[in-house]
Amino acid sequence: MIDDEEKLRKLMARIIELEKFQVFQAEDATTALKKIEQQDFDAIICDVKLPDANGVELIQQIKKIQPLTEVILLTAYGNIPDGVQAIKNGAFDYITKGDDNNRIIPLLYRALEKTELSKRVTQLEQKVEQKYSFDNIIGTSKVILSVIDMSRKVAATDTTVLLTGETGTGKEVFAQAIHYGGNRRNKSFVAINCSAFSKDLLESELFGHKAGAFTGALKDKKGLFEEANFGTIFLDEIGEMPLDLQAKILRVLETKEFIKIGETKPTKVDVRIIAATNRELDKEIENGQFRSDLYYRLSVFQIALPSLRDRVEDIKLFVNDFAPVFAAKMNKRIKLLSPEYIKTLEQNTWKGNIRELRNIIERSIILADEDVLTVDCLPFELQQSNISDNATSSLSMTNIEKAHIRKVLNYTKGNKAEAARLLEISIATLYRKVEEYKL
Ligand SMILES: Nc1ncnc2c1ncn2[C@@H]1O[C@H](COP(=O)(O)OP(=O)(O)OP(=O)(O)O)[C@@H](O)[C@H]1O
Repeated sequence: MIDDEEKLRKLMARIIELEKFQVFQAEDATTALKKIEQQDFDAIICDVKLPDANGVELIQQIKKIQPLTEVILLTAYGNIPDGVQAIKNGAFDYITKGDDNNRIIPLLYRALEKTELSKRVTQLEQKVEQKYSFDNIIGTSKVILSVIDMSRKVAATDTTVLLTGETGTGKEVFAQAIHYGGNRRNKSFVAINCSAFSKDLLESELFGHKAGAFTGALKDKKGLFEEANFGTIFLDEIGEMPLDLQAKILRVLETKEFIKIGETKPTKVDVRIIAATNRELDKEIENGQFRSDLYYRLSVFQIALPSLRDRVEDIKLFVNDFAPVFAAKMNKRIKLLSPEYIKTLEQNTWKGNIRELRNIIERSIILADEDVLTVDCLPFELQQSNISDNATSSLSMTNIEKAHIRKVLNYTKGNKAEAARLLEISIATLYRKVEEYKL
């Protein structure tokens, strides 16, 4: 409570204290600012006429120190311009000094509500930023470190980025890290998968439409470019975008404007574009499926994400990161990973890359009977691919028999009598083979 009129200040403080708030009183701006530097306040009530400052101007100084704190200005009777200027300077509201005492408590509660909300939003923003930061991207292989380094550098700019790479290599993960690592982090990140919509729907999703622009367009609709204003739009699978929409994206890149469906004048936007594709766009250009001019605009800064095959040394890191998460979800405790389990994963070809690896790990945890992840928890094809990828010796009858028995035992959850029945061999033979193959 900043006011040099002692009597009134004390009266106001008393009213507020009756609501169980703690009030700090200051008779001038200097004392108040000193205190504000030292301590967080949830709300500040400030007189307009102070011995060493003007309250309207003081608001900006207070906001600089504590941006989330709400300020209520006490104005002289009938001085509306002061109140208006106070709000322009960031005040929550203003009241007439002495006259509006009964308004102060409800106003204070509303101001506190806003302060609390702003604090929660800031906390959530920080959490999101942390979640999608480069620090959370898993991998220490040389290839991924160089991709992270490149992405960090481009994040700080406004440059358009094209992310290429097979499905599941983390293109969206990188798009988010680039957004949250840049200056637009507190604005929207909007993602759209261009392959998931028909041409007309995609256009309406991206650019929006006017009411009545087509049957079913009952109301005006904002498009994602508008939603992403001052932020970033992530155009996933841009290789699937129809040619005439490609032309419209090129226009946004070149002029920063677009025309909504059913509209005649253009809408201006300030949006960073990050696009991704798992297609080879130069081939798509040759086939007439992709516009070369758009490709050149998009590929100003191209980042090629490596496939999991090209960063085998990261597989163990992924397992160590994903396994505890899934285990906790299923109330299991996985203490060990058998070396053979990791080796089998490292030998797989991973067409679905990290997404596929994640699914396989989840499945392994479901199947794990004990606290160790073993090869038995892997799908049979993986165990098999390990065999066939190995060497020609792996194609021997012995290896195939071993893999087959393992699969059946897996299916019967280790029940040997049941496995022997399915294999159409005697239980004694099965025991002998289990012993021989160390299954
Ligand atoms: N480096 C990483 N660290 C942790 N998780 C990752 C990493 N890269 C990818 N993932 C995870 O892998 C999965 C696939 O990633 P993402 O969706 O980003 O791939 P994508 O290349 O965009 O795939 P698509 O081309 O199919 O859209 C997600 O579950 C993601 O969280």
